[in-house]
Amino acid sequence: MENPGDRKVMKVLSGESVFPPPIWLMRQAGRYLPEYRKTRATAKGFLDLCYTPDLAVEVTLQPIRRFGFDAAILFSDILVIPDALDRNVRFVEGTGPLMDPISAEEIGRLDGGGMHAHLAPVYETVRRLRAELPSETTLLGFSGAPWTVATYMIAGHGTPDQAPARLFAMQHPESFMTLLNLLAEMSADYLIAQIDAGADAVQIFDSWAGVLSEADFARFAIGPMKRIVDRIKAERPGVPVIGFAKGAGAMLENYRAATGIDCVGLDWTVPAKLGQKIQEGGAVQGNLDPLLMVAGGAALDRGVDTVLETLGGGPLIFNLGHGITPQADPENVTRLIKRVRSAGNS
Ligand SMILES: Cc1c2[nH]c(c1CCC(=O)O)Cc1[nH]c(c(CCC(=O)O)c1C)Cc1[nH]c(c(CCC(=O)O)c1C)Cc1[nH]c(c(C)c1CCC(=O)O)C2
Repeated sequence: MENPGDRKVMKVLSGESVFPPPIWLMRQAGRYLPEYRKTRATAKGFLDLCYTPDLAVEVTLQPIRRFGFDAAILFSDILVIPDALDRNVRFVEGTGPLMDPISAEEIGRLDGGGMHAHLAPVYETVRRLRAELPSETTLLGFSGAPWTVATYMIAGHGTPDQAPARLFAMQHPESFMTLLNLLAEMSADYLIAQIDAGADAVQIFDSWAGVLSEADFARFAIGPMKRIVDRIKAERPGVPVIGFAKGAGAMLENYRAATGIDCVGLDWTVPAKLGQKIQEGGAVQGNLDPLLMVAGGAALDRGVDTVLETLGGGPLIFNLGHGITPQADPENVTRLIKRVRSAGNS
């Protein structure tokens, strides 16, 4: 029988402390898994993988079957929103994502009206996933945060410091806010549609929050995030939201209160004391250095123990501090899960 009450990730998201903590890994479906590479090779391209429910369901389930994670994350990408806006999004092997860089004039002409039709296969994937997943496994939907998605739309590709988007925001402040507001409304619509299709909770990835000044973090990261969370809380009350503002450092202290999110994602650079302070307000998620999944061995064990000692006393969803990398060894994931799940048994 379906008993969503058994979903440990949901318990933590409601503020309960569960020990050993539930665990999943950001980017848990991906190139470090041979079965992913095999399925990926059958798709015409990466977006084709995202928009073919048979394939997207399969790659979402692969890490659940292999490792028994406590949560599955929908297989898709944050850049399906610019794709739905006709920005000519491509994923080029070895180069990362590319799209047509947007101008201030073009921002005024963007039209998100076709989004739900374009993303219907993603909603179908969510529906099938909820039906196929074990009842104790939480299903997470996700989107990118407006700032992070905008950095790709403005540069047309990934950059190390997001200089193109920061400069654009200085030179075209009104167009830039128009873009962030549009992305916030579309992201809210997109996440609500994922919730209606069966997502139990959603995560919003602000992977490039760490390059912003304090004033810009308030305007470009917190403002749009709050706008999305306000809509979810008003329109789908009770559905938890995880916010992950990578690299935001001391600005994370106020992030939960300022945005209304239920759980604060912590990257691996967040100091223990700050993490604990944030956890006084509710759930946190993180924050093992993802490179430990390449290194393995005693270094991995020590890293796991440190996260558990630091954050294991409160509401914690064990995760990495950012996505797992293609170089990771699946054996190290097995070792990680075993160590987390046997914690407290000695
Ligand atoms: C910034 C960002 C993107 N995408 C995402 C983010 C935020 C998280 C983060 O910071 O890592 C989020 C994302 N991307 C993907 C997922 C799927 C679900 C999961 O986590 O398992 C999720 C949640 C699949 C993917 N998205 C991508 C892949 C690899 C593409 C392939 O298989 O060829 C996967 C599995 C491609 C992608 N997509 C993106 C980039 C920069 C790249 C290229 C870099 C890379 O290759 O890792 C944009």
